[in-house]
Amino acid sequence: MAELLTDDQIDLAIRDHLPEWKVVDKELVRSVKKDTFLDGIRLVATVAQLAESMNHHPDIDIRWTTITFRVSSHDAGGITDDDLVLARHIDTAAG
Ligand SMILES: C[C@H](O)[C@H](O)[C@H]1CNC2=NC(N)=NC(=O)C2=N1
Repeated sequence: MAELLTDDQIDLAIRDHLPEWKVVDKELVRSVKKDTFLDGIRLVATVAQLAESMNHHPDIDIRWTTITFRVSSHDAGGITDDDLVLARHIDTAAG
């Protein structure tokens, strides 16, 4: 199981690599606004494939054209490197 990151490590990672994300209740959170509902669903499908390949899965909230991703390491009870990697993949998929 990946090690929990410190608040400073997380803040630096967000500052340097994940500016679209914020920390809420020990989770990385980002919302993505797409042009259409189906564009959002396609994004969810792409992220689902990535998550399955990593065996590391985000919580996903779908509200019309806004998709919100919440990423944390449930087994570790907080944010680990696995979450930073998944967040970067989500950013790439989101365009
Ligand atoms: C058994 C399975 O490998 C684990 O439950 C995986 C599945 N996907 C996961 N996803 C996330 N975000 N955190 C986990 O701890 C986790 N654990």
